[in-house]
Amino acid sequence: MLEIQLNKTLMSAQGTMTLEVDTVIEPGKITTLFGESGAGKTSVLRMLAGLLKPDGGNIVVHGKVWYNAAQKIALQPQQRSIGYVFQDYALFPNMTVRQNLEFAFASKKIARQHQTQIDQLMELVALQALQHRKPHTLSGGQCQRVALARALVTQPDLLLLDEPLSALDQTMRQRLQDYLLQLHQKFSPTILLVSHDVGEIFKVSHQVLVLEHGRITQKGTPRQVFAQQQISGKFQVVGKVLDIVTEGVVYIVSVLAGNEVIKVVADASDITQLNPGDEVLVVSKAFNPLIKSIVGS
Ligand SMILES: Nc1ncnc2c1ncn2[C@@H]1O[C@H](COP(=O)(O)OP(=O)(O)OP(=O)(O)O)[C@@H](O)[C@H]1O
Repeated sequence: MLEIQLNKTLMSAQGTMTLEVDTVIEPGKITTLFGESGAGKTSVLRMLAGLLKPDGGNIVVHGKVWYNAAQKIALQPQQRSIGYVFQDYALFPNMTVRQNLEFAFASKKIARQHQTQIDQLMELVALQALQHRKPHTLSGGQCQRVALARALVTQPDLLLLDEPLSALDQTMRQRLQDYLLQLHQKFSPTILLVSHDVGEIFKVSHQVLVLEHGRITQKGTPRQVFAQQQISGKFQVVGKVLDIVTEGVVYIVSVLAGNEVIKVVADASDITQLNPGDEVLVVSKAFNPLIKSIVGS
């Protein structure tokens, strides 16, 4: 169990903002921090990692106090059992893929004792063929797989993922989400993920924390947080707007949901805030969906 109580005055472009977070994160689950730019998501991760000093609060991870303002306890980043993956992967450029993983251990000796674990992780994220290559010879998706494997190789108590997939194209992103789920199934790490992508959140996370202006305003499963916001429908699906075209007096919005394109008729007021690329919820109230087996047909 992760107990987090943090407060910190942050300096935003609009003046000061007080970040006040008080929550509990379930162990062995993937929890997503969701919120607008500037809400304080990265600051929460950096405080957990010991890279940003809170003004006050308490961090207890699996019973161990990492930070307690009143008792003046503040473990150094290297004393906290964490893996941290950033958007820009931050691999060591002068090291091979394998050396990048080995370097996560405190010493070469300890790395040598964990060769099986390194091999197992590289196999899981399909990196074996690339293990002697340097990062500059790899694609963005391959680099991010190395970063994920490196963050997990020491089996940290907490894995912090700050929009790790946002720089990748959609296909690569979906593949990386699958790798993340496979890694989670195998090792069950406690993960705190920052993501803006609602589809991604539905796919990978068990719990969502919505952060607004430094405060958690909602907490629940992705379905509780996104799918039941004032709309109740018989049928709901999350997708991404591909395009919006006019057809007479109405608009046709094409939405990609999984591998299917759904066309939705909308009027002018529906589309005022919609743009291609937006994550949307398609809801239908009026019809009864039919179900048909696709196995053996
Ligand atoms: N060390 C710091 N001291 C004071 N203020 C900071 C510090 N680091 C960041 N801030 C401010 O805190 C606010 C929140 O920043 P943060 O990066 O945590 O937001 P975010 O939700 O992660 O945003 P984004 O989605 O754009 O990455 C910003 O206005 C930022 O300028």
